[in-house]
Amino acid sequence: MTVRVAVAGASGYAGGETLRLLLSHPGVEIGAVTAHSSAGRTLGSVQPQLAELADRVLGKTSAAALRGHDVVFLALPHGQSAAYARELGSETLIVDCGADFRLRDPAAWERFYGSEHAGTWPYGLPELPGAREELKGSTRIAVPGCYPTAVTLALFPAHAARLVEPEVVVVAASGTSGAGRALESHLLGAEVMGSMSPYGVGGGHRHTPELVQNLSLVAGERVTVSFTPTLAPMPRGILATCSARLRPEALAAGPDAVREAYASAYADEPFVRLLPPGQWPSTAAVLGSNTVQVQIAVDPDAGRLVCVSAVDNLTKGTAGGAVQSMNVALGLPERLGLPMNGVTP
Ligand SMILES: NC(=O)C1=CN([C@@H]2O[C@H](COP(=O)(O)OP(=O)(O)OC[C@H]3O[C@@H](n4cnc5c(N)ncnc54)[C@H](OP(=O)(O)O)[C@@H]3O)[C@@H](O)[C@H]2O)C=CC1
Ligand SMILES: CC(=O)N[C@@H](CCC(=O)OP(=O)(O)O)C(=O)O
Repeated sequence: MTVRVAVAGASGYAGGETLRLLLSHPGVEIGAVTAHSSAGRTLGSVQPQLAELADRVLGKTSAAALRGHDVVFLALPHGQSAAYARELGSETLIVDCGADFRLRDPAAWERFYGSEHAGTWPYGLPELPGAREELKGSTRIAVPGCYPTAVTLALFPAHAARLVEPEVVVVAASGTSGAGRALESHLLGAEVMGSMSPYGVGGGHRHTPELVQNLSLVAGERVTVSFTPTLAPMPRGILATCSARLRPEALAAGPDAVREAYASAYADEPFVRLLPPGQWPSTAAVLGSNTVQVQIAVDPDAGRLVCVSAVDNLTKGTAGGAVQSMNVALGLPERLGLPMNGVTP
């Protein structure tokens, strides 16, 4: 089976990474590639890494250009997806890399995004309990945010097994590509390289409600999340450090019982690698791959579980998660087109 795929937002970081992965996917034929201000330019002039598509000319993103494909990936700024989704029938699988359809709670959407809620689609994190069943056969997929992918996979086994209290603290560092291509290059050079700084501090980041949603669903109770993102001087990667107080019985059971909960949650997951004890995740090790590295430690003095994860924000954190979810939705082998090995050094 070959599916014909269109990518809207092909000139951006998420769209470019989606194309890179799709070019290695044996079940895919690439149809329309569209953009906004770059329409009319060749793909090679804006995505020089995509040698196989260098001569393709970017079309203007429109429903007409996207119609007639089996699958459409939307890698557009927030708020742009709903209009295209309305115009594409349910025979087309739409995989939205943006945030528009991730949240279930309209009030949370309005508070953090400041616009009307467009709706909720099946959530493209196949590793979450029940997610594969929901994604299979679906024609709409909301790809998670990059931080929520990293943090949810670091923490959910602990909540699912009720090892920790429902109050989580997360500090995560992201490479600058997380901000999209629009980030001014002079800011990148002068203010980001050679420095690290937080943003969205104090519960203000829009991924906070997504994290609360994911962890609360798994925990079966409301989980609060104190989330502090930081910008790191590197192009790609997220390193998320998460901690929560262990419930007394989990603390008494000891670190081996905690590790067992993670080992069993991830035993059959192709893209999540629980590292051997003592080895810690690094962004370099997952660069360009769809793999998530996870490690945990029990801090007995603080009574806390510390969970660390690393993902490539553009691969598992966006485009890889999108392609993985497409595979699940279409009933294809889940690993198709998805690298498991990184490119370090
Ligand atoms: N970067 C990341 O790590 C992640 C990104 N995402 C999501 O993916 C989506 C794309 O992000 P990213 O690739 O980083 O962003 P970029 O800024 O790199 O790319 C944005 C893309 O959208 C196009 N575009 C801009 N304005 C419009 C418009 N008004 N109508 C239609 N198309 C438009 C741009 O076209 P042109 O360049 O031709 O103007 C470009 O192709 C966003 O929703 C983002 O939140 C999700 C997870 C992680
Ligand atoms: C470093 C950086 O700026 N990262 C982005 C998150 C990127 C992401 O996941 O995007 P969406 O939720 O927008 O799809 C941010 O903090 O806004």
